[in-house]
Amino acid sequence: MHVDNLPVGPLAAPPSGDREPTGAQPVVTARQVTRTYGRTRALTGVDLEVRAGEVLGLVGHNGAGKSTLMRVLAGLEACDEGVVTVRGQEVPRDVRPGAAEFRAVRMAYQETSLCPDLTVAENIWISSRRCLPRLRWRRAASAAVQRRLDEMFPGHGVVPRDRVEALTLARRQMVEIARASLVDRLDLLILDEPTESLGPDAARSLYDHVRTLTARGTAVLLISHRIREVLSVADRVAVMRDGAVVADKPAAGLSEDDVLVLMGAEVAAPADPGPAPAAVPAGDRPVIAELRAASGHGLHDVSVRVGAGEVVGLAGLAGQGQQEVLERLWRPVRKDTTVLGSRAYVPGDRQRSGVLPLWSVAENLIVTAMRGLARYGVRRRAEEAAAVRSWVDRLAIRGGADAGMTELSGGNQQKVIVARAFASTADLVLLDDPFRGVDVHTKTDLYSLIREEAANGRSVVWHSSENAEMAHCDRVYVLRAGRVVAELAGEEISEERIIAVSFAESTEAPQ
Ligand SMILES: Nc1ncnc2c1ncn2[C@@H]1O[C@H](COP(=O)(O)OP(=O)(O)OP(=O)(O)O)[C@@H](O)[C@H]1O
Repeated sequence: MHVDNLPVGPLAAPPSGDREPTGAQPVVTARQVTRTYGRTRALTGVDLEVRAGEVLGLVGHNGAGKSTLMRVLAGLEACDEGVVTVRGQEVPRDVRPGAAEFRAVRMAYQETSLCPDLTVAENIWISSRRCLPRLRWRRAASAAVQRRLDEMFPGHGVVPRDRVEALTLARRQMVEIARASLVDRLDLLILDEPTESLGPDAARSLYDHVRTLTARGTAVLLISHRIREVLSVADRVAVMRDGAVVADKPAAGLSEDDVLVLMGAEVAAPADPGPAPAAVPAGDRPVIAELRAASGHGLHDVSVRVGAGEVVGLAGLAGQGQQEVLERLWRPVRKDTTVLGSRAYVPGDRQRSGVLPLWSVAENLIVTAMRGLARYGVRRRAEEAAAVRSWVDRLAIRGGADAGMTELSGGNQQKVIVARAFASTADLVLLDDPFRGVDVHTKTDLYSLIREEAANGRSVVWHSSENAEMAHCDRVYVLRAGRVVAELAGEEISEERIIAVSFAESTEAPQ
């Protein structure tokens, strides 16, 4: 069956005679599955069943083994022990990636799997060529991805001939998800943290589409650290801890706290932002960074001021100029920007500009602090090692200091990049949505870390796509279409207020 020949809607629907009866047949199962990498036991004996037509939510801390399990269930990696079955058939352990048994199991990855140098259509051809014609494949791939993106993410703004490299993170994520679902038969769609880089509208559209898929009998496995989101979408929730599934329950009747406790929380409400920071009047702080009436590159007359020891938030819908403000503060080359002191930057796109993939965790972590720790220009290895140890412990970076950076789970890589910025002596730390993919408990620790660092005099400018996080800031600028549309301080900062201001006078929701 060719993608090109299919009507817009049911591109990935199983042929009607081939549909799963509604009776929730298992599509994929894992029994006592183990997987070890060197000394790391990533999976320690997993039992899991994914049934036709359901959304199964999978939650667990960073490094719990979720992505590893997904790679095994999608046939991308063999397990060491245990049994995987697909549609009731046991799959031999030596099957190669992409084997026929797993063709109807597709995965949208947490770190997008797209080739940056190729266009969107070319990427689609690579991963979905089995259901595209060989002749005029470029046109067919373009049409297929365009249709799928239109269905999944109305107003997505992606053009099939765009090079992936030139797309925003959100758009790359959309293409990644569309890519995964472009196949002639889809029994199981695995979504690994699909909404971490998407705006709220795109996330809503995605979940609408998920419902359409499950109504046709496709199973969807959703991994996310956004527990509320999982509970609102999933029929069932499985909880992973230390490489095993420790709970598997219907989502109905579970609360966010229940799930956090199942994940191993010691406290029932770790997402509580804690007491609102004391709003020190902005005028009382010496200004260490300032943007004055900045225009150009998507900004219109934007003024932003950062005081010493202040945590300043940049909020609003995604892509409204927050990254441009951070960029100006990071590279203050224009006359409209003043920054006193040194800076550190946590980029939003860790794969593109955060992770040094050939280096170890220790090297990635210490690279910016190294100079400050050196004496007379000579590196002090013992001090560096002590600093690395303390950050690895403090942020519970699973994998340890000597691991290669790419051996870490996504959330643990993110923790290293955040630690890198705070381990430095920078006076101003710029954070671009820094906690993407980080589990709830670590996030809570990181919020405290930001407040502690500010109390010690460090300034932070923090863009977050999660409005609730802005409650940890002293002041928040809300941006819309490259303009500051509100400045909130102290008690005025609330999720509701930010949302109201973000949407006021505008119903547009750029991705
Ligand atoms: N290729 C690899 N080489 C070595 N260790 C690995 C590899 N892939 C995963 N691991 C280790 O296996 C464990 C589980 O990682 P996995 O990525 O499955 O976790 P996760 O639950 O998906 O985490 P996150 O929420 O951060 O994405 C981690 O300790 C990780 O460091």
